[in-house]
Amino acid sequence: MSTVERWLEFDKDTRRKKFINQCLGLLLVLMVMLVSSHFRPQQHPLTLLAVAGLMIAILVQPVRTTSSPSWRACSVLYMLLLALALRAEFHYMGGAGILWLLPCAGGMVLVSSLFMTRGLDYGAAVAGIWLVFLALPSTLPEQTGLSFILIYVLAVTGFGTLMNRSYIVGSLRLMKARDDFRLLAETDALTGLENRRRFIARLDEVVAEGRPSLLLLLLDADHFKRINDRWGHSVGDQALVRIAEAIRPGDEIMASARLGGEEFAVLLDSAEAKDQATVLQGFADRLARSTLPVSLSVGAVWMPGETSSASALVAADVQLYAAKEAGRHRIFFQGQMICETLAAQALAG
Ligand SMILES: Nc1nc2c(ncn2[C@@H]2O[C@H](COP(=O)(O)OP(=O)(O)OP(=O)(O)O)[C@@H](O)[C@H]2O)c(=O)[nH]1
Repeated sequence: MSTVERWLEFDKDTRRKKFINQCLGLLLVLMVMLVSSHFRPQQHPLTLLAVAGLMIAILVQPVRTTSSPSWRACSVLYMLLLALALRAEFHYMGGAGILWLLPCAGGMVLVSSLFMTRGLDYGAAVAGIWLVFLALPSTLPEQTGLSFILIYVLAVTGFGTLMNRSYIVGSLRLMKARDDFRLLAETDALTGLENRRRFIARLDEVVAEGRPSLLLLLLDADHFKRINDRWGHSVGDQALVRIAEAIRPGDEIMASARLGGEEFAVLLDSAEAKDQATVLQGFADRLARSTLPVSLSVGAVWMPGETSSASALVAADVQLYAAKEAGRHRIFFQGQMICETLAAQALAG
C-alpha cells in the first residue's frame, strides 16, 4: 500500500466529518446565492470571482482543531471570517436578509460543533458567530461590498490551506510514529525477527483461517550456555543473529520469530511438497547450508490438527523436548526423528 493509500485509510473519520462540513458550507453559499442580489454576475463581473473564491474557501476548510494553539486560533478565526462575510452579504440583501440571520447563525454553530473538538474553541466560535450576526451594526458602508468579499476569500483560503497542510503533515507524522511503535512492539531487538507477541497473533490468525499445509517448528540452540560461558555473551548474540538469518521468511518459510532466549519458531508451508517429512528434510538442508555456529533441536507439529496457538505451541514443545532427550541436533515430528540438523562449525561442541 502506498503512503497516500495508507493515509487515506488512517484518518477516515476526520475526512468524513470534513466532507459533511464542506457539503453544509456549500449548501449555505448556494442558499445565500439563491436569495441574494449581490452575488448575481450581472451586478458586477468580479462577483463570479468572489463566488468561486468562496467555494474554494469551503473546499480547503480546516479539518479539525489539534493541540497546537496557533492551529486552534486559526480555526476559530476561520469561522468568524465566514460569519463576517455572510453577515455582510445579508446586509446588502436589505430587509430580506434579516430573515436569514438566525438560520445562518444556527447553521454555522452546527458546522463549528463538527470540527471543533475543544470546548473552549467551540465556545469562542459560537460566541463570535452570535456577536457577528446579532450584535454588529447593520449599516456597513456600501463600497466595502466586493473588496470585503475578496479580502475575506483570500484570508479564509490562506487559513484553510495552512491548516489543512498542518493537519496532513501532523497526521503523516502520527502515522509514522504509530508504525514505528508497532514495529518496536512486534520485533525482536537483537535479530529483527518477529517477537513472541507477534508470532502468537500470527498463529491465532492461521488457526482461525484454518489454513492447510502449515508446519509449526520450535527451534532451540543446543548447549547454548556453553557458547556464552566459553566465548562470551557477544559471541552468543552473534550466534543468535546467524540463526535468525538462516530462518528469515522466504521460499517455504512463511514466518519466523525469536520467542525468547535461544528459542525460535518457524511456520513452514508444505503445499509444494509430497509430505511433511520431505519439507522438514529440506529445512534441515537449509540449516546445514547456513553453516551455523551451533546445532539446533527442532520439534514440529502439523498446524491443521491444532485448535489454538497455545495447543500448537505445547505440542511443538513436546516434540522439541523429545528431540533434546534423544540427543539434540535433530528434528522430531509425531514422536519420531525425521533427520539430523548438524552444524558445520559448532562453537558449543
Ligand atoms: N548471548 C545471549 N545468550 C542468551 C540470550 N538469551 C538467553 N541466553 C542464554 O542462553 C542460555 C540457555 O541455556 P539453557 O537454557 O541451559 O540451554 P542450553 O545451554 O542451550 O542447553 P539445552 O537447551 O539443554 O541444549 C543461557 O545461558 C542464557 O543466558 C541472549 O539474548 N544472548
